[in-house]
Amino acid sequence: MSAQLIDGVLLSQQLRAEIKQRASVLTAKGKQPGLAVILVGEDPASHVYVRNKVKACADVGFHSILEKYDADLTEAALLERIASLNADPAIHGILVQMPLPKHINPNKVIEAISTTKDVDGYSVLSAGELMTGLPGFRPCTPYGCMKLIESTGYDLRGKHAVVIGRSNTVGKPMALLLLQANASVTICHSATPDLAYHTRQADVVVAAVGRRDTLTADMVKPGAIVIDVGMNRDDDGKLCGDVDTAAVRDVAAHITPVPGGVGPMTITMLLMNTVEAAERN
Ligand SMILES: Nc1nc(=O)c2c([nH]1)NC[C@@H]1CN(c3ccc(C(=O)N[C@@H](CCC(=O)O)C(=O)O)cc3)C=[N+]21
Repeated sequence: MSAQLIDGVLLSQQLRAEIKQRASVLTAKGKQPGLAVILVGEDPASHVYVRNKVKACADVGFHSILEKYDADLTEAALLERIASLNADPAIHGILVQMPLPKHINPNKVIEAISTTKDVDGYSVLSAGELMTGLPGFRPCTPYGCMKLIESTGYDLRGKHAVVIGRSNTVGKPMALLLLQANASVTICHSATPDLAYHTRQADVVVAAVGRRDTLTADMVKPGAIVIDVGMNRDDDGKLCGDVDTAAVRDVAAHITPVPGGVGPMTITMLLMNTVEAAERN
């Protein structure tokens, strides 16, 4: 058997066409969706990501602003900038690219963003809304993973999903979204003694660790769905995920590639949250 690749670029194109349509309706009413992206410091990967986000905004007809600051920007200055974007009627979503320099407290920054503009879904309120099943902004990466699973036509009800990783941005919200879709969910992490014991029983595996070859073919149940959230470099400097994709393809039924899987969907769900923010306000 060879797993079908779940194409995150194709699914993104389809969803972005729908987002573009919704944006044009708003623009016609004088309310063009607007996203502000703030980048602090010189991390080269972050520069690539924010450029992709701003380009994606243009593609779907959003207004966007990109603000880049040197790594020595003070926390107070950043908080002040966020306060003025909170009050800016042309801006419906605010994204502060992570990670931030050490002297800036990310929690303070996240909580400074108006909850109506928290399109990353990183705030304590958004996390609480997700946990209680209230409407709100879902974190873009796990939200995109759910869309990738849905696109296969798979019904998660009663299935066993294993999430590897417990970050606030991916692992934890991913588990809650799977639970909301009526899966039985196991969260594994660095202190799990026998990871393979869990993943071998999984109908769905989401790997979000940040270490390549975390999930190998012997760890996967035949016919499983595998979602690869990893963003790593192999020995040749090529982008690769957390999954040994070439080998796992012989076992799984569906698998997301890296690049071209979860990454583009993360940006698509950011656009989705932003158009929704504009529709709501
Ligand atoms: N406040 C905040 N929100 C984020 O959503 C956020 C963040 N900070 N910090 C960093 C991570 C990472 N992230 C990615 C988004 C898209 C790709 C992406 O488009 N990846 C392409 C490949 C890009 C390449 O070639 O390097 C792909 O997988 O096909 C990757 C990574 C968003 N993040």
